[in-house]
Amino acid sequence: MSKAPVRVAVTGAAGQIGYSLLFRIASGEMLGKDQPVILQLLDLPQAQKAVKGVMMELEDCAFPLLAGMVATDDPNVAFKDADYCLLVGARPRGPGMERADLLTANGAIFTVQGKAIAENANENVKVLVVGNPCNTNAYIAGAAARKVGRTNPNNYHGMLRLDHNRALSQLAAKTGRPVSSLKKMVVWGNHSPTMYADYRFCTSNGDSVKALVNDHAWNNDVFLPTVGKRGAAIIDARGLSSAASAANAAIDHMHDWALGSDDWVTMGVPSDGSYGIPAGIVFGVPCECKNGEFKIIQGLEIDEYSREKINKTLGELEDERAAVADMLK
Ligand SMILES: NC(=O)c1ccc[n+]([C@@H]2O[C@H](COP(=O)([O-])OP(=O)(O)OC[C@H]3O[C@@H](n4cnc5c(N)ncnc54)[C@H](O)[C@@H]3O)[C@@H](O)[C@H]2O)c1
Ligand SMILES: O=C(O)C[C@H](O)C(=O)O
Repeated sequence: MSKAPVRVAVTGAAGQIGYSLLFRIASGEMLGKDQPVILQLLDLPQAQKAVKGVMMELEDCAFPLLAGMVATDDPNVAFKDADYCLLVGARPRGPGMERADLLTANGAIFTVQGKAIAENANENVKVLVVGNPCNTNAYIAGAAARKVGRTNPNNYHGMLRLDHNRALSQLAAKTGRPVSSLKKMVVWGNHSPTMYADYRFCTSNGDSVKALVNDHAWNNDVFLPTVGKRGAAIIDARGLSSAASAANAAIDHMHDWALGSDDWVTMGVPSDGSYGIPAGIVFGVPCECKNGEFKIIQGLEIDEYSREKINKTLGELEDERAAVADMLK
């Protein structure tokens, strides 16, 4: 007996991340090789022809799991009965910009879309905000949804998984250990250069990664800035912001949330008040996923160095929250 299709809404379907994302969703990489999907694609009116082109290519792949497609510029149509929403549609930054510079332009997108999701999607919808600045945009979408009710405000996430994956690859290179051996990594806070990639709990085949590295100067002066500024480094190298690696991270986030994680994963979730993070702030924290639910790993020791790093990225998110307060009235 094959499974009934689930509805996956993707915004920014005509964009570069969308182009790296949609084919992998349709092939089963996000929700499993036994889960049929219906893609509900949202983009701006002027991008609808380009969306149709992407749909033509999706058709031409003859994906067995692709049970249907909808293209629209209407959020109410895009999010109708959606089980999963990937909110990618937003302006990317260019060289010399910080992600927070996008807040005014992109923030307004997420009040509209958070409301539309809450009014139209499945009550158990899982929402991942990729559009930057993704933490505060997820906060905006969740706040708009909370006004409507129906959906779970804790299910409006910001994507920190690209940072998590970047940290793992940097540690694999430093230690010479396979990236698959690295467990218990976390990137705390904001998807910005203030993020705190915390390797204190990370292990490789039972060995402490911190002990394998044994170099706090490398951690502070190389590892943290390399991970924190990787987005800008890619823009400098490509002339465009990351796309395939971002799509991969979105696949990872939703896959693990839907099907379970076998390790800690970093998710940008509304804080439950733990670790001194004010409730509601969308903050990168270590999570485990099981049976379609995520759970914040509790009780981790936060030493003085880590508290300073966490406070810095928290302060930035509190400033961003204050900057959008009028948007949420
Ligand atoms: N969180 C992360 O780790 C991460 C990683 C990479 C990129 N990003 C962000 O993802 C976003 C998209 O990046 P991209 O490279 O795909 O950009 P892009 O410019 O290639 O594509 C953006 C797409 O979104 C569409 N769009 C704009 N406003 C929309 C709206 N209101 N509704 C629906 N669609 C809309 C555009 O028409 C375009 O097709 C950017 O904000 C970028 O900064 C985040
Ligand atoms: O850096 C950017 O603007 C794109 C994205 O957030 C990234 O981290 O690659």
